[in-house]
Amino acid sequence: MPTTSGSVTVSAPGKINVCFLVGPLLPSGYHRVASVYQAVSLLEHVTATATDEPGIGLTVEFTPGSVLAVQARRQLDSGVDLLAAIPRDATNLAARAAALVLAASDWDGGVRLHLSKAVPVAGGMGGGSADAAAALVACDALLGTALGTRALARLGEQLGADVPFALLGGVAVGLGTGTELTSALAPVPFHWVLLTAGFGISTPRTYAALDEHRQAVAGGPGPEHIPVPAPPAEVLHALRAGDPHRLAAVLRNDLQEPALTLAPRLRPVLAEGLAAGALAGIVSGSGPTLALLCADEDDADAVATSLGHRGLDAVPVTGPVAGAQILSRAGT
Ligand SMILES: C[C@](O)(CO)[C@H](O)COP(=O)(O)OP(=O)(O)OC[C@H]1O[C@@H](n2ccc(N)nc2=O)[C@H](O)[C@@H]1O
Ligand SMILES: Nc1ncnc2c1ncn2[C@@H]1O[C@H](COP(=O)(O)OP(=O)(O)OP(=O)(O)O)[C@@H](O)[C@H]1O
Repeated sequence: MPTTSGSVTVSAPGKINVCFLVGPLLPSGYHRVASVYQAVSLLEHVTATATDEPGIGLTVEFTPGSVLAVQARRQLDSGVDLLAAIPRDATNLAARAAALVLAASDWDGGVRLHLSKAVPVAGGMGGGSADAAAALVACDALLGTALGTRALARLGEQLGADVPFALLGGVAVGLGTGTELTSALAPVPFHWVLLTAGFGISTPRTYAALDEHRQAVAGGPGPEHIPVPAPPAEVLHALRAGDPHRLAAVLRNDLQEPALTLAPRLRPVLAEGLAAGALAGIVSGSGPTLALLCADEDDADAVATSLGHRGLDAVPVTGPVAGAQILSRAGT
């Protein structure tokens, strides 16, 4: 039975890829990858409310107090509206998610979504994917479709490569295009400092820069002929052991060099992060957010404070955290 009133609020996490290996370019334009995802404590919130009018409405804010809200206010002062970069129409990933659940329901009204965003926009942390995951779970609960985790993950795959992981959370290996997930053990929290940039990088552009580089390497195999990657066992061992020093030694992201080539101003920032006392640093996904791995919580706080004093937007986070979670229901 569809619910005709009420609302459901769901959180979903941003992610970093502690290991991201990019394999062959496929005819679809996607790449086969081996990803080790970790969900971190920077959360998106989506509230879905049933409406009598059909269709999907959408409003967006940056979560008050989040680094995203602080950056947005600063940029607004210089005439740049970060919030305007987020589509409000049917192309928003959360709206597309809601449309998929609505189509599977027998509710003939609509849904209004409110997004409260804390994950950097086009930051390489899967913020839009987290919105999509949260919207899938919220609409499923609101409309009584009871699709179940596997069916929701299949819908998520249609929306983006990172969406199934935002549903699952924790730590997981992602194969195929990143959507074939297997949870991995990481019983002890890791402490990171995120350095968020005030700009975004397009994910397809970063992949294309990697392919162009591979194409240009004389005698190299070319992007279509790169071997299919597998995640290194040492990464999974370090996660299972809860050992940040071991993990620091094996962080790897094949999209890092392309992202740093597209945004060279990140190179000195990464060096500054390391000099501030992080064990290691990596570009998150397709960038430009940088993730600095620290030895423990105290070190992460000290690194974040030190980098903050130098004018960088530094946020301590922990991971792994849970995937999409229902936080509250009202009137359902
Ligand atoms: C960089 C990562 O964030 C790492 O987790 C993901 O691979 C990208 O995930 P995403 O943004 O959810 O990706 P999608 O929205 O599905 O795809 C955006 C674009 O990224 C490229 N893409 C994405 C995933 C993949 N395995 N190969 C790709 O080449 C394609 O050009 C695609 O058109
Ligand atoms: N809900 C959404 N939030 C943010 N951007 C969205 C959303 N829906 C669609 N978009 C579009 O998608 C683009 C990428 O957004 P997103 O914040 O998900 O990037 P990302 O975190 O770098 O992605 P990924 O790490 O998954 O590659 C934005 O520039 C915007 O045009």
